[in-house]
Amino acid sequence: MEGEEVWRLWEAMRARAPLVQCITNLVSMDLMANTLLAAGASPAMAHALDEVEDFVAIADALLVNVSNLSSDWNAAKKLAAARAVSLGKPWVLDPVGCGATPYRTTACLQMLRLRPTVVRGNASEIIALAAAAGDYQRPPGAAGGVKGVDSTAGSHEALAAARALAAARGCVVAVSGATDLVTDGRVVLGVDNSVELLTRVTAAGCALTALIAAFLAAAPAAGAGALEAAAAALAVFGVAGEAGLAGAPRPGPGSLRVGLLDALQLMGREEVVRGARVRLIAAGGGGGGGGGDGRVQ
Ligand SMILES: Nc1ncnc2c1ncn2[C@@H]1O[C@H](COP(=O)(O)OP(=O)(O)OP(=O)(O)O)[C@@H](O)[C@H]1O
Ligand SMILES: Cc1ncsc1CCO
Ligand SMILES: [Mg+2]
Repeated sequence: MEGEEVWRLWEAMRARAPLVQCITNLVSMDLMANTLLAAGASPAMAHALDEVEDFVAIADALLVNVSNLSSDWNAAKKLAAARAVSLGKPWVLDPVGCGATPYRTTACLQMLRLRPTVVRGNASEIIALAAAAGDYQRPPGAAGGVKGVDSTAGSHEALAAARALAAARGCVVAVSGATDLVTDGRVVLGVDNSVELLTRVTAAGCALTALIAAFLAAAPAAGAGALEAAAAALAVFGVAGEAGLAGAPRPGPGSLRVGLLDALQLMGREEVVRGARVRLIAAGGGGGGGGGDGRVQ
């Protein structure tokens, strides 16, 4: 995917300025809402059990982050996702900390069964989710288990799990890491704009997932599918991270957080077209999904 295409999809998203309903954990709300606003979408943190279904009806896309696991929040997430599917609206699942505890893994599986358009997680989360769903068999003795909400695996280690999950569930799966990966189970794209220091900014991944939801809302009008929309969102977020770090007064997580938001607001066509690095890792021809012919680096 060329940088021009990334810019075109971002412009389409900004033109639509989609209302993105976010059901997310308390840690991520601030960065997520600010990321969506700076990038050109309208965030709304709406999770009340009695309201969520009506809110989905007015939203353009839905983000469900599992990491508030209280009973009423879990019920709200399910109602909202089911409503999004019934209304044909895109919804994105962030399986935060999947694999950390049995309760959390079950909650993620319940959401997966509600047919998300895109699942975005870190490598450990995607491996744990695909394995728990029975779509992928973890190699015996494999490391890379989740450490709370943090990954201990590299994105390339989650490629087979991501492809298997996407193929089995008919969704797109994105894995954040040194190279961000996105796959529909056949085609695999890699985005090489990752900024390692973003792993030190809490909820950077959560915010990234919400940005994918915003891009999905505008994708049909732009003639793009979920795979391209997710790749464009990953690239925009990555390029903004790079620009934010380059312009930061100090190379620390606090300045990066501010710089990321500023770049999402201020970046122009030139920076995006020149900076976006999206490459084809596997073309996906001639075989079922879930294969492992793609290589990262
Ligand atoms: N090893 C790495 N090297 C470079 N960049 C990385 C690396 N791992 C993650 N990133 C980048 O950090 C950002 C957040 O991804 P991360 O994998 O930390 O998500 P996450 O674990 O879900 O985060 P959170 O739970 O805090 O929201 C992404 O933009 C990603 O590209
Ligand atoms: C730190 C933390 N704990 C639960 S969710 C969250 C934000 C990053 O996923
Ligand atoms: Mg996460």
